[in-house]
Amino acid sequence: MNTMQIYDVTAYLDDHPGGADVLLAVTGMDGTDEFEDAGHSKDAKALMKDYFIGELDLDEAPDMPEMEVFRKEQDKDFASKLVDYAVQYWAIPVAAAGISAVVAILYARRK
Ligand code: HEM
Repeated sequence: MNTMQIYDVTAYLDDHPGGADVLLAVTGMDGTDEFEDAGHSKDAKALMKDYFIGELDLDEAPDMPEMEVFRKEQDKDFASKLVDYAVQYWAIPVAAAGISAVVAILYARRK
């Protein structure tokens, strides 16, 4: 039977000597090559059973859809939103100062 072993390493992320990033990079994917490339010790392979959650029958299972990263960190237009807010905060005091100046000039001229 053509199978694939599934591991849930969520609880191991902080403890993995190779770091959480490499584990997250293969989330939802076949990480066999990456695991083998890291040259894991016998101890590491023995530890895997703690995180084993099941086996996938590749002959029966539908094709695994690739997981998609649909949002990376902040919104793309985060910077422009920040600029918009900055403009708002500037616009009101600047307008108030402008109006005061006009009123002051008119008041001064009246005398
Ligand atoms: C349940 C799954 C895993 C377990 C229990 C595990 C465990 C370990 C352990 C114990 C080490 C320390 C070195 C050793 O004893 O070999 C290690 C290192 C490492 N692991 Fe994993 N690992 C797992 C999955 C993965 C995966 C999927 C990747 C890659 C995508 C990976 C990449 C690495 C890397 C790059 C190192 C560092 C090697 C070094 O600096 O020498 N590991 N891992």
